[in-house]
Amino acid sequence: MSFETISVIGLGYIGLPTAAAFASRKKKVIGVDINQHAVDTINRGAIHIVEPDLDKVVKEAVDAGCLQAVTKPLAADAFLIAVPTPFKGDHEPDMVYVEAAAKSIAPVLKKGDLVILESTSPVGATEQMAGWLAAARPDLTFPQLAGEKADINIAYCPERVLPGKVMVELIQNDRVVGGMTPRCSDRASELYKIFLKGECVITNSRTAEMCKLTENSFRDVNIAFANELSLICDHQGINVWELIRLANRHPRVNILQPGPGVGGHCIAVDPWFIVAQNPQDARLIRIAREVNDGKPYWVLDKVKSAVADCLTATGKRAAEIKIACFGLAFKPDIDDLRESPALEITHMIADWHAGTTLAVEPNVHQLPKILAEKACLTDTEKALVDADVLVMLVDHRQFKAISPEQVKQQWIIDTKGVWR
Ligand SMILES: NC(=O)C1=CN([C@@H]2O[C@H](COP(=O)(O)OP(=O)(O)OC[C@H]3O[C@@H](n4cnc5c(N)ncnc54)[C@H](O)[C@@H]3O)[C@@H](O)[C@H]2O)C=CC1
Ligand SMILES: CC(=O)N[C@@H]1[C@@H](OP(=O)(O)OP(=O)(O)OC[C@H]2O[C@@H](n3ccc(=O)[nH]c3=O)[C@H](O)[C@@H]2O)O[C@H](C(=O)O)[C@@H](O)[C@@H]1O
Repeated sequence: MSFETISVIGLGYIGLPTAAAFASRKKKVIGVDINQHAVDTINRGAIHIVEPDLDKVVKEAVDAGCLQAVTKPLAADAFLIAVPTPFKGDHEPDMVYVEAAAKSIAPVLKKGDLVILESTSPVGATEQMAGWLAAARPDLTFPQLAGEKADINIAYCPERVLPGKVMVELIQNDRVVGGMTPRCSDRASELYKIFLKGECVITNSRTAEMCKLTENSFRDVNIAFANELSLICDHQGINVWELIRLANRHPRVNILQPGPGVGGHCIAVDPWFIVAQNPQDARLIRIAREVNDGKPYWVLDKVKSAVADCLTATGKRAAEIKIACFGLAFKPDIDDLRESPALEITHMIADWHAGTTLAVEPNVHQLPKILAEKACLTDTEKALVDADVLVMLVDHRQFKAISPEQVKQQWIIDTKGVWR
């Protein structure tokens, strides 16, 4: 049975590009979001998030009448759920958005529909979602009991696109397709092949859920290794950037780059889903999270030591010292400040420092609220002239372009090796 109408629940960084991709293939797409501003923006053919090339695809889709946004689900042949899955409490997965989204589509489900969960979720979440749907619609059969004969097919298909490259990777990446039954997998693959050029790799829903968590945990553990090296090298007077460059000359060594911590709401979040379900066994994954979450405090201590040295050497009072923090975004060359360690460090410095804290962030034009009263947004040139202490936090390309001659300060904490 073909998919004439496709509904995407959650029109954020993942849902909106996905909706646009189906609409660009002339499918009728109903985007659903509880955020009225997002819905209104999209229906004007505009976008409310930053992602290269997305604006063009959304405008064309809306102008062609292939994409409409609403706040409440309407009937469709397939439903893709891409709502947030943060953690709560002591790093427990928070499925409240997924539950609300599932219960919102239940009334409009009909025999033959396909439901796909895309949100990064703990193992077993798809079965849990199927339970919510079955409880809401006892008149329909679901794969957990009816198997291949179920009225409704359900699959888990995680998203692995890289922010900033979404419109390319959404089409090119291979897709893990985890059906609750083989028939569910087949139907989900058929849906994605409407736009997918990568391969659909079939598995079951639990393996697909774990695959997403595994991908991001692998990256987090490897970043933690690099961050731990940076602490060790600082203690032993070794240039960690040179060390990693040399070690990576080995044909089978690929050490990632140290940083001020790990940001974004995925790499810093998803490994905790594995730890929460496997507290005894997931020791390395947990310790890696602790290493990465501890890095901002190590950076703050370095800044405090540098300021103490600066006070002694210059005879200035603390209130006269200017600290310049370079970068607020969670990774280079983007404007996303979500869960950014650079923002966290700048905030901690501004809270602690008696003098002026300058923030340099080429991708934002005003400071986020938590910094607005505590720091001053300035540009690179002014910061290099005015500051006594420099803190390099994000290796934006603008900062890599700073020539060594422009950096006159004696007190530099460089967490990204830009001024290595
Ligand atoms: N942002 C990324 O690069 C990636 C995100 N993911 C995962 O995709 C999922 C979504 O992430 P993002 O798109 O970044 O989140 P987001 O926060 O950008 O977008 C989620 C959207 O869902 C809406 N929403 C929440 N509850 C809803 C409901 N009941 N009905 C309709 N809409 C609802 C929100 O208003 C928001 O617009 C998460 O599980 C995330 O871990 C996976 C890979 C990459
Ligand atoms: C395994 C993997 O690479 N996952 C990707 C990741 O995207 P995200 O933008 O969060 O990625 P990232 O480049 O790993 O950055 C995460 C954080 O880690 C830091 N980071 C990254 C690499 C490195 O060598 N050192 C380092 O400190 C970054 O500065 C950033 O603060 O998480 C995405 C997600 O799940 O949202 C996922 O779709 C992407 O494919």
